[in-house]
Amino acid sequence: MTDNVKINRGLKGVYFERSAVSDIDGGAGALTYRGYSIHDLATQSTFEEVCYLLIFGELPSADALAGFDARLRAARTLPPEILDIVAACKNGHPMDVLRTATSALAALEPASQQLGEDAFIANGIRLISQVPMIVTAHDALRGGRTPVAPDPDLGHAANWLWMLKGEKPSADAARLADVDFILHAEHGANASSFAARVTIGTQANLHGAIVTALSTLAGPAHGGAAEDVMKMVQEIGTADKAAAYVKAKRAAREPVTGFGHRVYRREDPRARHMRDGVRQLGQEMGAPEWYEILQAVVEAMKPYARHGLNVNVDFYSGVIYQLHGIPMDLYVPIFAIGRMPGWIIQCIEQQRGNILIRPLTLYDGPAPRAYVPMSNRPA
Ligand SMILES: CC(=O)SCCNC(=O)CCNC(=O)[C@H](O)C(C)(C)COP(=O)(O)OP(=O)(O)OC[C@H]1O[C@@H](n2cnc3c(N)ncnc32)[C@H](O)[C@@H]1OP(=O)(O)O
Ligand SMILES: O=C([O-])CC(=O)C(=O)O
Repeated sequence: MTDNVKINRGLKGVYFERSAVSDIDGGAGALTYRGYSIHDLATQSTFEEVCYLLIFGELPSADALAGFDARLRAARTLPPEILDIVAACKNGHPMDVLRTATSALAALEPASQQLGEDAFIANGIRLISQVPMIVTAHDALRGGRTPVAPDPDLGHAANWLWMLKGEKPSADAARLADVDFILHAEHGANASSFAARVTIGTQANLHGAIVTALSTLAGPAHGGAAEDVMKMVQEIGTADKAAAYVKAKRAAREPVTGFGHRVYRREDPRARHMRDGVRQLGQEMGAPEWYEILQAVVEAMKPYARHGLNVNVDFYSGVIYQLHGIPMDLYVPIFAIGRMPGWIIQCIEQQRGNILIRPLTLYDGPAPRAYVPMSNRPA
C-alpha cells in the first residue's frame, strides 16, 4: 500500500504554502523582497525601511517611515528581570542566552500572549528592538562590563554597534551593519522561518515562534555557517594553503562551509555585497589577507562546483565581523537580529487563514508484535 509513496526527504523541492513576501529564483540567482531586487534594497534602502516593507508590504512614505522608526526606538526597553536572567547564564553560548531571554520575555510581558495580526505587529516591533539589546547586554555582562543603554538618536544598526562597543560607530561601519541586516532580513521557507510557521500553525504566539526560529537558526547548516567560515579561514592561515585544505575536505567528502544552498544553483545574490564589504574593509584596515584566503577557497572549489555549487551569503559575512573585532560566537545572533522582520512577517502570513502543518512519515519499523513482559526480556 505504501510502495508507491514518494518521500521528499528534507522537503526538497516541496511547496507547502503561498507567500507574498520574498521570491528566490535559484536558477537565476535572484532574490526580491515584495518585488524589489535585493541589490536595490542593499544599495539604497535602510534596515528600518526594509522592516516596514516586509511587514506592511509596501515601501513607506517619509511620514510612515518616521512613525515606524519612532515605534522601534520607543521599544528599546527590557524588563529588568531579563538582565538578571542574562547574567545568570552569561557563560553560555550567546544563541542559548538569546533564546532563553526571548522565552523569558514571553513570560514577563503579558502582551506577548496576544494573538492576531495587530498583536503580532506590536509584539514583533518590540522584539526587533529588544533582540539586539539582549545580545549586547550579554556580551557586556560576560566581559564584566555594564550594558550600554540604547541611544535614541541612533538608527537600528548604529545603535546596535553603539550598545556592543560603547563607542559611536563611523558612518561606514554603521552602513555596513545596516546592509548586513538588510541582506539577512528574509529568505522564504528557510529552515528557521519554516520552523516558526510550524509553531504558529498550532495557534501559538509570536514569541513562541521566534524562540523556535532562534533554536533552528543556530545550527552550522543554517545560521552557524559564518562562524564556521571564520574558523576555516583561521585554520587555512594563508591563501597558498587554501587549495590543499579544500582538496582534503572534498577527499573526506566533508562540506566546505559557506558553500552550497538548498535553492540557489548560482551564486547567492546576497554574497556579492558582503564580498565587496570584506575587500574594502580589509584594505582600509590593512588586513587584506582574509579576503585573499576566501578568494583562494573560491578558486579551489571551482573543480567541485557541480550542481551550481557556489558561495552563500555567509561565506563573506564572518570576516566582516572579525575585521570589526566582533567575537565569533556573536555571528549567529547578528544573523538573528537581521532575520527578525522575516520571521515576524512569515508568522503573520501563516496565521492568516492558518492551518496546522503536519506532514507524514512513512513507517518502516517492526511489524505489529506481541508485548514482551520485563520478565521475558533478555538481560
Ligand atoms: C544562510 C544559510 O543558511 S545558507 C547555508 C549555510 N550553510 C553552510 O554554508 C554549510 C555548508 N553547506 C551545506 O551543508 C549544504 O550546502 C546545505 C545544508 C546548505 C544545503 O544542502 P542540500 O540542499 O541538502 O544540498 P545537497 O546536499 O543536496 O548538495 C548537492 C550537492 O552539492 C554538494 N555540496 C553541497 N554543499 C556543499 C559544500 N558546502 N561543500 C561541498 N559540497 C557541497 C553535495 O555534496 C551534493 O553533491 P552530490 O550530489 O555529489 O552528493
Ligand atoms: O534559504 C535558506 O535555506 C537559507 C538561507 O539562505 C537563509 O535563511 O538566508
